[in-house]
Amino acid sequence: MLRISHVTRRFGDKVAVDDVTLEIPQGQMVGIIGRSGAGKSTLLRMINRLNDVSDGFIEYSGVKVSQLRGVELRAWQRDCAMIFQQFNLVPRLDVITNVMLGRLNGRNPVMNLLQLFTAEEQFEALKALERLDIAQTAMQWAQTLSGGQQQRVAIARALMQRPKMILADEPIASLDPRNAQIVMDSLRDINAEGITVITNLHTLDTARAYCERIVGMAAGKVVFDGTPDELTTDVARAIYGADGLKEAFSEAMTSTALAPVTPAFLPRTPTNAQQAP
Ligand SMILES: Nc1ncnc2c1ncn2[C@@H]1O[C@H](COP(=O)(O)OP(=O)(O)OP(=O)(O)O)[C@@H](O)[C@H]1O
Repeated sequence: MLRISHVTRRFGDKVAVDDVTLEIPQGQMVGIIGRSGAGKSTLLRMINRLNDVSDGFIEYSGVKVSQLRGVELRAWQRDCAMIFQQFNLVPRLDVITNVMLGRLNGRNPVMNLLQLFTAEEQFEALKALERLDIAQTAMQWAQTLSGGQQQRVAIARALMQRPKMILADEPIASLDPRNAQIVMDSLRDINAEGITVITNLHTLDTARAYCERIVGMAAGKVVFDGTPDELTTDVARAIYGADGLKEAFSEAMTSTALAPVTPAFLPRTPTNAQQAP
């Protein structure tokens, strides 16, 4: 269970996240939606500790992760892998090395310096690439791949961390619909294995199609927390505002209007999570 308790984050006078409280059971797939500047990225970054909280705390399985330091903090950052809109790969490194970099945090620093990876690590990286259907790109420089392929490499790198949770910050915002769908399908499949996925999404349709729980943010606050069915037009208006609502829907009609390849969303309890495709 991830507990976010009365968390606030200020940047100077600006309150980016304002007294947010959420409890996210292990294995949930959660979409966070809201207008630009609503505080979605800051919330994810505080979970992973790329940003610290100003007030409140974040707890995972009883451990206050918002207060961790040193080795324990690095272990937590390994447990909650993060993927970004811009993929954040090393462009002039081959794909398989990029994936193996996911294992760096927690390895012998000397091995890191020499960039030596064990046979087991190489095998695991290849398996992760195979799983994302891009093993054939293993020896290419990352920068030669399409955006969709690069995001899949980033997901493979995240899997190398053997995470308990994947935090995805607008993972499909730079992708065409086909690649966006492949990436969202991959996240959904990973989630079906019991890994919590929390993803920021710009558009309603994608959140509705893939997430069993949707959290709506506006001006740093959680203004909605419910199922796709509960996300009515009135609620969407509260999240996006009247102007933003139009934008949210029109965007959904263009770049990221998606439907999952396999039947939409399956409500996940610990039991059916294991049965999900
Ligand atoms: N490092 C920072 N320094 C100052 N202000 C920041 C910083 N990071 C975020 N903010 C501000 O906090 C608010 C929330 O930003 P955040 O990036 O979390 O929103 P968002 O919902 O993720 O938006 P987007 O969808 O555009 O990424 C914004 O007003 C932003 O300008």
